[in-house]
Amino acid sequence: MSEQELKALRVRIDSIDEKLLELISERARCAQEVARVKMKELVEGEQPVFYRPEREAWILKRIMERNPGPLGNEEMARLFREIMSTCLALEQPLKVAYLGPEGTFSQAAALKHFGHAVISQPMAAIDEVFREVVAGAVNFGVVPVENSTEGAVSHTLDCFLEHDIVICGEVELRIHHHLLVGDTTRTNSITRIYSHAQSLAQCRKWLDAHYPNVERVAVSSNAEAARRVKNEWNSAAIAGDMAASLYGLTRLAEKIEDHPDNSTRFLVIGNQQVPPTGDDKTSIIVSMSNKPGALHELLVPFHENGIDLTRIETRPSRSGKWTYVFFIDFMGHQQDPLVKAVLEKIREEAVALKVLGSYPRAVL
Ligand SMILES: O=C(O)C(=O)C[C@]1(C(=O)O)C=C[C@@H](O)C=C1
Repeated sequence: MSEQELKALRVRIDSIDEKLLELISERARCAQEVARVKMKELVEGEQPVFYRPEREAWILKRIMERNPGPLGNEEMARLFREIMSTCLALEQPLKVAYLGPEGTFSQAAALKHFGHAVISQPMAAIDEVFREVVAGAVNFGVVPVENSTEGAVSHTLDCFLEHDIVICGEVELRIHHHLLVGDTTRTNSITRIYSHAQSLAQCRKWLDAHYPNVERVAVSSNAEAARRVKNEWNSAAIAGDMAASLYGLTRLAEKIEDHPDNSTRFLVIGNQQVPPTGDDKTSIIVSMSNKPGALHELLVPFHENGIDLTRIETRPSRSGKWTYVFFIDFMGHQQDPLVKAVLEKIREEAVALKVLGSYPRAVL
């Protein structure tokens, strides 16, 4: 390409950027107006609701449907995700708690869902994420709930039994693990590999094949594994991209997870109910009496009303009341007439029913 052509294209890019700049600023001013209207319409004692997950899901879906290319739908939606995130920060800077430390997949999930304009706050344990949300110290929390290879995160499920909290959204994150080393690591003398127990399990076959005699040490998070490697010449860590860049580590081997479609589902927890979008999920906890056929009885209303179950999990109960506890996710919103009918039927049969929330299905 000649210098002349390049110059002309750059002039065009500059002029497009100017238009983008004006349009993005106009959008941001609009968001400020939205905030003003929301404040104006408050009745006494009411708190304004700035973050509207149902509206965000609708916008992102529409962008993906109308995307003319050549950028892919996900890439385009990610750009709009960030524009909305910064617009929302003008209305209200959101505080979001996640399972820390910095660099964990939970943080990556929080930023994927809310965009980078939120204030993300690392917590030492899943239970702390719940407590911060309940106490109102943060607006939302992001907690892992299931992994496609390793199954349910039982600690998160137990927290739902203990806390009164609303599920406001879900995030799906593809989990890629890398074997990471520091500048001073002697790669031929690795005697120890650190990672979170779940990640070690997700890379079990790869480790058996490549590092059969190396000690595997489970630590509290992948980011903690990456942090330790920084100071030890004989160890490596299994962790993801965020932890690698946070601690300046190099990838000795990439994407070492045993299942290439390894992904983790996270839930967004908060204190606000989310209106329907037309493409929603609902999560409930049900306890049935300890009698034969109880699970069958519980599932029949879903089948009869043609409602798709997306997940069912059983946990031991914590009290006499919660004899058998089932965590159930299904398609639909609690305001849909069919879902209402199912919930009423279950309420009649169950020892207890707790609706954890209805929320838009993950868009990104
Ligand atoms: O539509 C609203 O209620 C807004 O506040 C605007 C906006 C946006 O930028 O489009 C910002 C934040 C909300 O979470 C949803 C949408």
